[in-house]
Amino acid sequence: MSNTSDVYLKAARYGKDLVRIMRVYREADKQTCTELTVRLLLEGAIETSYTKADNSVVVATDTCKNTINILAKRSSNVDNIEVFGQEITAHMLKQYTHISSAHVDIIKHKWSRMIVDGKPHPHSFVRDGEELHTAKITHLRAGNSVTITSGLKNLLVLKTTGSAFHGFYKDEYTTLVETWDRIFSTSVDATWTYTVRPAEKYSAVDYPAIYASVKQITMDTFAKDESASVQATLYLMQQQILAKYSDVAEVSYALPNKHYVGIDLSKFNIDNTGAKMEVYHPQADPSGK
Ligand SMILES: O=c1[nH]c(=O)c2[nH]c(=O)[nH]c2[nH]1
Repeated sequence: MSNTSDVYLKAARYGKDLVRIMRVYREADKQTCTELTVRLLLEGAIETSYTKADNSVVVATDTCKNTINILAKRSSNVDNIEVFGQEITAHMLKQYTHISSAHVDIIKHKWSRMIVDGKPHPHSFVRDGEELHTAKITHLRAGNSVTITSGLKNLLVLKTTGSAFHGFYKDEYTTLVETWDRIFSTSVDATWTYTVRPAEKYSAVDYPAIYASVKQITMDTFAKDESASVQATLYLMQQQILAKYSDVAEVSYALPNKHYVGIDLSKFNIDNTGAKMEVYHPQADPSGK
């Protein structure tokens, strides 16, 4: 058994998770809204709260939640989540000098303006897709440096042709039949990290435009590529993003291969194979990854 004197605190981080906000901006002729889920975690000279039950160093997580709400009220554009996240981290570092880094994760839920009578409605919105825009902001007091990772999650796509998978490694464990034409479906989970820099230099980046462009590049490439594999298609997406945006230092994609398997109808003397494959079973699991 180890002696308690051998035990030490290696790292500590705490804060508030699942802070939910709906922010409405009212103009004379139209209103806008943004729904967010926010996590704010702090690091710094907080060890004694763990090791000595010393709460004097603890900014209550309830205070973290209040701060997010107040900053959402003060912010002129919470919809730009990469910037709003920095407003939160910058505030925490300024307000609490014993805090050395602030970590914010924001999920933006989708609300799109409704089209009513052929026109954008001034104050009604619809959830027209499950995809999420995410932002992770890591703000260090040292060097006032900020790392921002944006994300696009849960974008569900499917194509009924233009996807093959053959030439793969075969041995006595292989049963998969090569295919030159299959359904390709995936739920896109992409993240991209901006070049690290001092906080004030970040306001120059057009985050909403890059998010929209990543989504468009993802869909264009998915639709147009004669896919040899999920691996090859996602690499094409990444190359284009890195080529287009010098502010983006790194791109990561996770694409589950949501398998659709042709149903065997041969017992009924019905050909549902090869070019005649028209009825599939969407498989819940497993999925390639
Ligand atoms: O695009 C694919 N990549 C794989 O690695 C793989 N493995 C598999 O069984 N099917 C597929 N499809």
